[in-house]
Amino acid sequence: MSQAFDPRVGYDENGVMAPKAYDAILLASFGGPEGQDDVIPFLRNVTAGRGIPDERLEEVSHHYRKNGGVSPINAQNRALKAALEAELVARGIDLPVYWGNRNWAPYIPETVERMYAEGHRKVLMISTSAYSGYSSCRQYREDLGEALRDTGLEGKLEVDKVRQYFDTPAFVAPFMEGLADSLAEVRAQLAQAGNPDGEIKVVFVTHSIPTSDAEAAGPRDLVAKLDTDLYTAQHLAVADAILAGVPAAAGLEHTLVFQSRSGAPHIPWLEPDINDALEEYKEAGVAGVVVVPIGFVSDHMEVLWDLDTEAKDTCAELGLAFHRVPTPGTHAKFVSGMIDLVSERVAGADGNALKSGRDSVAALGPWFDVCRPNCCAKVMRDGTVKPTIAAVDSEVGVPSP
Ligand SMILES: CC1=C(CCC(=O)O)c2cc3nc(cc4[nH]c(cc5[nH]c(cc1n2)c(C)c5CCC(=O)O)c(CCC(=O)O)c4C)C(CCC(=O)O)=C3C
Ligand SMILES: [Fe+2]
Repeated sequence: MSQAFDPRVGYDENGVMAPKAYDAILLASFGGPEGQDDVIPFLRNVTAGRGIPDERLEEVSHHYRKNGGVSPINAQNRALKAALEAELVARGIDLPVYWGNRNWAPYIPETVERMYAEGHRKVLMISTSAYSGYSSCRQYREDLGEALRDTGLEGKLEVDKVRQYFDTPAFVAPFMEGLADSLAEVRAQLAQAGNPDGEIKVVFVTHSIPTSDAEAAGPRDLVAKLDTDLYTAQHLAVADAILAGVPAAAGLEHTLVFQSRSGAPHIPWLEPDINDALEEYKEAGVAGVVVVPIGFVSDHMEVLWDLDTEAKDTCAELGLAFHRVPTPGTHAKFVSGMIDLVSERVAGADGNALKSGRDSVAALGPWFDVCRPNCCAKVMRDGTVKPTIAAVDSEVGVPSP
């Protein structure tokens, strides 16, 4: 492919951005509470601007409350940051990693201020979210856009973002290993129960989102070619890629279901919920399930509560064997692949990217670096669309990958 970077915008006709001399990496994540006193302030941050009363927030806080008010997400991100730093050192890439969250300390605005104060001017962001969509992609870009505006750093600190990485071997490979292990585990459980040939179903699960968000995800010309919404299509592509790498799963039935629905009951979200689906599988004669949490890069509260607690309990009640595949976390292949994404973008001494090629093992990939105007946009209550990080909403249209 010819690398014709339009000098007006700095990216080519495929939405691939020209390599740049980035001087720091920003690991951007959701953030979570670290004690009982943090829980309500954290939930106020997540639901900011929607005026949800504290009593209602208390109702959705039970999973945090039961875990001492602590979400595992911050510890996971500290570990990921350390692993990314070690991988950079091992590859001789001299870039510091900063960490900033959307909803809890260290917050993104204070992190970008610190990066600027410490002399950084060109930042490459990795978010802990692999797919396209408002919550998983655009909201990160908006929060960076607002942070730069609010700190007065707009035009002074450049922040770009690595491409969404659902399709990469980095994201998919850890799930392949986990699926093979969990299948063996469920087989052993069934053998123990005297049902060694019982039917096993592979249950891929992701975060449900409002159907309106799912329908708004991605560029219109690409979405028009799909037979589902883009969010669902990307997850189905990941499921197929994982299955293709696990011979032991050949011939097993598989499915994509959803978890962690929230919000008002009258607003439609993607379905079926995992717990409803499990009941149906039981009725259809399934003996055990392997749950593959492809919606998350690490063990968030949603994984520990909605899957390891609720879905596991549902299986116990129904008499279904259950095992949950690990999330990528700090798996060596995941960490190394995140630095591959950085290496695709960072200019070396010769001006070329440190790594050529864009690894991709799932349909719909590789994703683009630069989003089309209003990609995954959500119109706010006041009728406006929020700003996103500089140079990311393109001025000229780029075609689908
Ligand atoms: C797609 C998606 C991801 C994956 C992409 C990504 O990783 O970014 C994600 C991640 C996460 N969501 C998280 C927590 C919450 N999400 C909420 C609410 C919502 N999520 C939504 C979607 C997603 N969410 C949506 C459409 C809503 C409702 C509207 C809204 O409120 O925007 C609420 C509000 C209370 C409630 O309604 O339950 C909470 C507390 C945590 C932290 C977990 C921890 O602490 O370990 C993480 C990683
Ligand atoms: Fe969420």
